[in-house]
Amino acid sequence: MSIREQNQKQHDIGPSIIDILYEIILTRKEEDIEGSYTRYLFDQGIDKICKKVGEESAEVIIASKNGSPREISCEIADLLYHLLVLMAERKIPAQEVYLELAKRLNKTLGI
Ligand SMILES: N=c1c2ncn([C@@H]3O[C@H](COP(=O)(O)OP(=O)(O)OP(=O)(O)O)[C@@H](O)[C@H]3O)c2ncn1[C@@H]1O[C@H](COP(=O)(O)O)[C@@H](O)[C@H]1O
Repeated sequence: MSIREQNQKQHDIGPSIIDILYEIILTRKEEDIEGSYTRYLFDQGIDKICKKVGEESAEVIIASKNGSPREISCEIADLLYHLLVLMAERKIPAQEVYLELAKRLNKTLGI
């Protein structure tokens, strides 16, 4: 099955999962929830969050060269999560990133 067909099949758990996860991350920023890893990252601050983004990026690269598709997907999920924590820490609305992607897409489509 092609990646496009797999995406179509799994449409129910599509990009909206990013919005849901981002909402949870924003909630963690406001509330002190015991045992929350997200909260731990916010408490540690921007340097720690940037370090995690760097580490997770490196893990995506390593998995991409040697790992199975499943391992690569897991590392990408880790990276996306940490990028969302970074966005929340720097107060970047998800819409701003979507808008930037849409602008670029529009250029490609000639809109
Ligand atoms: N998607 C994630 C997610 N992806 C990765 N991680 C955590 O990221 C960490 C990365 O693992 P590492 O081994 O690199 O780091 P570590 O050694 O555990 O920690 P460090 O000391 O290096 O910071 C793991 O502890 C993972 O649990 C995540 N933690 C939380 N989420 C989501 O965030 C939601 C809120 O989570 P909590 O804040 O924990 O309630 C959860 O429901 C999940 O949906």
